[in-house]
Amino acid sequence: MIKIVFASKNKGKVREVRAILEELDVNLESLEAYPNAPDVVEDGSSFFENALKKARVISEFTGEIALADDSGLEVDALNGQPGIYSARFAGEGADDNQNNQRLMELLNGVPAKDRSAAFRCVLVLYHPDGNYESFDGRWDGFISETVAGTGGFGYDPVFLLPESGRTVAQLTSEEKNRSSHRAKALQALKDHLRKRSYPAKKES
Ligand SMILES: O=c1nc[nH]c2c1ncn2[C@H]1C[C@H](O)[C@@H](COP(=O)(O)OP(=O)(O)OP(=O)(O)O)O1
Ligand SMILES: [Mg+2]
Repeated sequence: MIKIVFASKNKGKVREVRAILEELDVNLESLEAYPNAPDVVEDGSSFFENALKKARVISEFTGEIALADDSGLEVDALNGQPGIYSARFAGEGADDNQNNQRLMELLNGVPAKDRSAAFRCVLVLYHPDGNYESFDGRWDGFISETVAGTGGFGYDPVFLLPESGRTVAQLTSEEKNRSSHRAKALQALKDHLRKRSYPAKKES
């Protein structure tokens, strides 16, 4: 069984990544096991750069393999914003609700057909020897005209799936974890781990 530290402070991500990786022979530790882990400043210019930095800093701190997720929402009518700034769209320390409100305000008056958007997720798996791999996924949809649903986290209550007419926050966690940007990136990670078939180390 390999041990991987998930370098994220987002409880929603932790829940989803645990659920999706459950079937693998992986011991996924969260940062809660490392209360003194440093805060990572996300100053990269892409999802990849930020994910790489989070994974590298936590792998170097713990001496373990680390996995990081940098993700966000790209809205076409806003030229791809908020993108890498998704978590702080309504300002540093903004909560999900404030970010969603800011988005609804900026898109006020934009008709449904022009509200297309995509969730993006980039994962980096960083090894203590300095090697790393990255995986990504995207999920296309629209920004709804009203906030709806209570599931998930982040922008889920405003991300509308045209095929079902529901927001992601109106899906069950199983439904979200079958189709999301994070699920797709994690599927690529799973394929990689299986191919690489880490030796099943016998240890206590
Ligand atoms: O499935 C999702 N459903 C809804 N919203 C989502 C999703 N995935 C990412 N998002 C949003 C949340 C946050 O506004 C930003 C991620 O920011 P990002 O810096 O990657 O994560 P974070 O700061 O919450 O946790 P951490 O950096 O410790 O992993 O995109
Ligand atoms: Mg972050």
